[in-house]
Order: sequence, then C-alpha cells, then structure tokens
Amino acid sequence: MQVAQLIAAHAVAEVLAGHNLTVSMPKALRKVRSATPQQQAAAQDYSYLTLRFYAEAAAYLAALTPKPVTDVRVQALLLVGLSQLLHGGDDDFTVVNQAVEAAGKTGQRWAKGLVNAVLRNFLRQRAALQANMSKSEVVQWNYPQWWIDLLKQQYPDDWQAMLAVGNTHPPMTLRVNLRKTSAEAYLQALRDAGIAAHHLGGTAIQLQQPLPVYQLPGFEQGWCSVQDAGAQWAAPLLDLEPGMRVLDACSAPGGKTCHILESCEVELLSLDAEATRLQRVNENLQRLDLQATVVTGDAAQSGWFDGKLFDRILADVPCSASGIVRRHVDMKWLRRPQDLTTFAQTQQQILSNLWHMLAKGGKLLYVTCSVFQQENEMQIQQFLTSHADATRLPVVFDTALLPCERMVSGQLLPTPAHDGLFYALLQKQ
Ligand SMILES: C[S@@+](CC[C@H](N)C(=O)[O-])C[C@H]1O[C@@H](n2cnc3c(N)ncnc32)[C@H](O)[C@@H]1O
Repeated sequence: MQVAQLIAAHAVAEVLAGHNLTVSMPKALRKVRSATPQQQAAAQDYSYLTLRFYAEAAAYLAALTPKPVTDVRVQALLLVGLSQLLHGGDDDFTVVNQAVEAAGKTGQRWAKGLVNAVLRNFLRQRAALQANMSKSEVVQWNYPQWWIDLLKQQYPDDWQAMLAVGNTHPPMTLRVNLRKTSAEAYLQALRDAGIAAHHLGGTAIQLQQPLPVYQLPGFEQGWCSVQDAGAQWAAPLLDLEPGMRVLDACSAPGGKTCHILESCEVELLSLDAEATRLQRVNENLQRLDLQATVVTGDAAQSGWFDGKLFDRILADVPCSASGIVRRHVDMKWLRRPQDLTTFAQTQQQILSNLWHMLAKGGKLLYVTCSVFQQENEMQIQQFLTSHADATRLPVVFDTALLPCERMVSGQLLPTPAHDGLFYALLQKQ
C-alpha cells in the first residue's frame, strides 16, 4: 500500500498548507492515476487517520528529528506512517517498509534513509518516547487549544466526551425513503444482501460498517439515501402539511430537501448559493423521483424571491462544521477562532433576510452542524432581541422516532449514534 501512503501524503501536505481535504484528496488521487480502487480507499483512510491524530503524530515527529523536515511531502509521509503506527491496524513492519518504498517516489534521494530511520527509531524507542511525550492538551486530544478551551467553557460536563467522539470513525446511517419502502422491509433487504445493520428508529438505519453506496440494495432506485440520524430531525420538526409552500434556503447537496419531499406533498423551492453544489441536489431529486424548483441564489439577499411568502423555511446555514468534525477531520486544523465571528455575521444576515419571506403563523427552522454557541444559542438570542414578531417554539425530539442521546435546548451533542447539530424553531406572529 505504498501507493496509498504516497497519495495520503500528498493530501495531508495540501491540508497542512491550508486547503480543504475535499479539494486536496481528489487532487492527490489525480497525481497517481494508476492507483486501484482499494489503494484509493486506503489513501482516504490514511489521510483521515493522520489528520485525526495530527497533533500527536507531529509531536512524535518533532521528538524523533533533531531538525524539522523541510520537504513538506516527506514530512507528510512521516506523519502518515507515524499515525498508522500509533493508531492504525496494520502490521508495524509492513507500515515501515511501505513508507520507505513510498519515500523513494518523492523524488528526494535522501528521503528513503530518513523515513526508514525515523520510523524504525519510533518502533525501537516507543515506550521511552511515550513516557516523555508532551502532556499538553493539544497532543492529548488532537484539537487546537482554542477549540478545547471553547468546549470546556461552553460544555463543562460534556467537553471530554465531545472531543473523544470527534476522533472516532463516523457511522454510516441511511434514511429510508418511505415513498418507496419501509424501514422494516429495507432492513430485511440489507440482511438478504448480507449487510449488518440496525434500525435506529423512524427512517434511520445504521450500518455496522460503512459501504460504497452502489453496494446498497435499491440505492439507484431511490429506496434510501445516506444521511446522519441527527440530520433526519429537520423534516419532522418542520411540522409540514400537504400543499404548503416551503423554502430550503441552503439546500445543497439536498439531503434535507429530499427528506422534506419524501415526508409530505409540498411545493418546495431548493435554494443554494453554489450552482455546482446544486447539481447534487438535482441528481438526488432525480434518483429519488422527487420534484422541486431548484434555484441558485444568495439566502442573505432577495434578488431570487418572487414575493410569495413561505409557510415553512429551513435555514441550514453555513457554519464551522464543529459538530461533524469526525466526518471533516481537516476542519480541526483549518478553522481559526475568528472564523466563528465571520460565520455568525453571515448566519445573522441569512436569518434576518429569510424572516421577511415567512408568512404570518409560518415557522422557520434554523439549523447548524456546529456545537459552538456563537453560531447557535447566542445567534438565536440576538435574533429574538431584534425581532419582536418572532416566538421561539420548543424543539421537541420524539425519541420514539429517532435517537437523541444528548440534547441541551435544541443542541444535539455528538454521540456515536448521531452528529452534533443545533435546531431552533421560530414562529412569526
Ligand atoms: C450545511 S450545508 C447544507 C446542507 C443541506 N441542507 C443538506 O441537508 O444536504 C450549507 C449550504 O449552504 C450553502 N450556502 C452558503 N452560503 C449561502 C448563502 N449565502 N445563500 C445560500 N446558500 C448558501 C452552501 O453552498 C452549502 O451548500
């Protein structure tokens, strides 16, 4: 798997240079076009592993190299190898041998010798290195200090569990399309296909192991979609009735748009600022055999609005993604504390603009996949002080329908069963 390590090193180096993994991974894969699907999948796994445990791997690398490694690709390859030795399931010597082979392909003659020496020294000195390893919280938890401090302050009872769950493999959860099948029938179809899964409740089924979607029974026929259980709360909370005019204001790739349409016969406008991301909405609508009006537009502006008020608005606003960090491991290292202020401003602009488009008596559901209160509770408090015609309704999660293991006033805390999302329901007087 030296090819996989090499691709992972390309991707990790790009992230450490400030680029998103969603852009860096395809770019890294294009550099090694001969990689098999298995090597590509392994490269993805190694990149995630390295970014999940980056602070720890970087601390070991610093302890093992008297001078910093200046070549970014060789440095990234060492981080990949160390992460595999620390937290991967592969045999130690296979990891080292493959990393040495991969180093030979970096174009640096000295790289093979250095990678060999560093990784073998790690294996030899592991116990002593571990004993002397930094006890800093950054190394212990593998998050930046500002992130740890903010969670400590905002969740004094839960911060450790939240950090720990963010470092685990995310579950793969499906939403069964009740227009085509039932949860019981789909569970049986999975069993018949030899796929282990269990019913979380309502439309949510969790797989024991993640799988490529083409292996899922009836995926192309629209029997199911991939959607975290926490995200499956949006459609039920909207309290939909047939014939309602509904806006999904930040809709791409269309998970919640499609869930709304699977749940109820409504007239839906699916808006997003990014035209390329809206292609995914169209693909999902087509696969699931659903209809919506899909429009490119800025939810913080009104140019796209035809003046007909909406009965329901879903505002699944752009955010830090801190509640889904186990799915977007690069975010821990790419986000900066000041980003929260920028997101909060955009979120407030979107919320205020959409409020004018809501009919009297109508409901707006504000959603983020963040756990930071600047984007969540504080945002809603600020909105309520400046909008006297807004009433906050309680967010009631019906746990007979779906799991909601830890919830604090609309804030779903991330758990093994679901991601961390925030929900606030506002009604116009
Ligand atoms: C959290 S994602 C939405 C996920 C989607 N609701 C789903 O369930 O699949 C946020 C989306 O907001 C879009 N976005 C960001 N700024 C926007 C704006 N000003 N107006 C409309 N959409 C925006 C992004 O392109 C992104 O697709």
